[in-house]
Amino acid sequence: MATHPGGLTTVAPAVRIAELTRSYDDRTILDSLDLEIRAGEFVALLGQSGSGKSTLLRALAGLDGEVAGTGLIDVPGAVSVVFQDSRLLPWLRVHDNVILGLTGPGAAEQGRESLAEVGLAGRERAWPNQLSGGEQQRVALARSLVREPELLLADEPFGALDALTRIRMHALLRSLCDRHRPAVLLVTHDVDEAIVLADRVLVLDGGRIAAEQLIDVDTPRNSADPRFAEIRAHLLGALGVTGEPREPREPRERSRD
Ligand SMILES: Nc1ncnc2c1ncn2[C@@H]1O[C@H](COP(=O)(O)OP(=O)(O)OP(=O)(O)O)[C@@H](O)[C@H]1O
Repeated sequence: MATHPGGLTTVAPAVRIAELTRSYDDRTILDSLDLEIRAGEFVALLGQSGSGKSTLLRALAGLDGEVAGTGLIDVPGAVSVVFQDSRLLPWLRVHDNVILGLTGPGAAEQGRESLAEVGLAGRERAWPNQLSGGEQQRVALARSLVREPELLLADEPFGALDALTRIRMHALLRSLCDRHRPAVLLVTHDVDEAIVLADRVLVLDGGRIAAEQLIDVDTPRNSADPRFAEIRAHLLGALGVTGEPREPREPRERSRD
């Protein structure tokens, strides 16, 4: 057991990254980065464009075999990934996309249950191109969670959706995560999305976790809540956008409220 900076008691982390470095050509993108995510914890990752968010996510997903780098990545369990586009196979029906690669006699039923969980009961035999963008992302979530991953990685999963669909998807993702309890790392550009969904928000800058914010806003989270607005201003400041100016700091120092 260990004590989290915010005072939470933690069990062994589901994810441990230590001194992770990744470079493209001579450019260092991730620079001796350290990060732990607890089992069942929902972490959102913000950072300016090009700061290396997707590079970190790909490293965790084991999808960066060609990239030069060093460091430790310890994820003991299964990992699932959801991207901005659903990446469904167009020649497979929705249900077959969900259970692709699953074995065992219960797979078909698990696939049906998983589709029902994301609100798509009855659409099992549809083809991906017969679904809306939001429905396709629901299938992608079903496909990820049917595997009961220890770690769910999500790279801008709602980035291509309209504002109303995004709000519905936020509620769906949060309820799915409350039920399945994977550790989550959500990459997003949307500060409000991060505050609505996450237990903790990180800001990636200079190749490291430059700021860390526990989200102590009452649920259901409302952007009109003064604490919500305070955290938003702090995160925007950490991103160098507006609000609080970024304070000069040593690269390894983290801001903690
Ligand atoms: N395959 C590659 N070859 C060379 N450089 C790359 C490659 N992939 C990414 N980069 C560079 O690494 C840096 C980090 O990219 P990455 O996609 O991780 O950033 P990001 O924070 O996810 O950006 P965005 O928010 O714009 O999606 C960028 O400068 C990018 O140009």
